[in-house]
Amino acid sequence: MVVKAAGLVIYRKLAGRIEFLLLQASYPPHHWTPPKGHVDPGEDEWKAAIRETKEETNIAKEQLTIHEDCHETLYYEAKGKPKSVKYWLALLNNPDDVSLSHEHQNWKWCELEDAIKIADYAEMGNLFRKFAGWLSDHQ
Ligand SMILES: Nc1ncnc2c1ncn2[C@H]1C[C@H](O)[C@@H](COP(=O)(O)OP(=O)(O)OP(=O)(O)O)O1
Ligand SMILES: [Mg+2]
Repeated sequence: MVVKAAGLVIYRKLAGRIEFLLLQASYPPHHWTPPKGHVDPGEDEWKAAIRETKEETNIAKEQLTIHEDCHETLYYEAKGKPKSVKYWLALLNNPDDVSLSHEHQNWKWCELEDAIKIADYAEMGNLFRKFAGWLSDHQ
């Protein structure tokens, strides 16, 4: 059985530059990912992505423009089990402050190449490239 999770790749536009939000896990391996988490029973991935974003960053749906047409699912093994994570791309309308839950110890706004480096996992890097490409096609 695949463990399902979902999240939002949040970006902001500052002085014409696009920056993606990454959060650092407060537990090993202290990896960096966009806000995301497990889909609860009775919930779909869309709802889980929005709920987890609120829980992990305190950013609510109303502060975002979620690009419903821009999404991608990653598949990898986590704690010995196959996991899927569906991400949608979302603009933070105003670059408001982020406030973290106990699950994360740090956050960072990163331009594309920095985001790819910090996220580390190859498939996550490809996802950032795809989403950045989508953005340049939709400006
Ligand atoms: N894209 C990825 N590809 C491969 N491994 C990854 C990827 N992202 C994270 N991992 C690794 C890091 C951890 O060892 C493990 C679980 O991390 P992650 O999927 O972020 O779940 P999590 O349990 O830390 O948080 P969450 O509850 O938000 O899903 O998988
Ligand atoms: Mg999480």
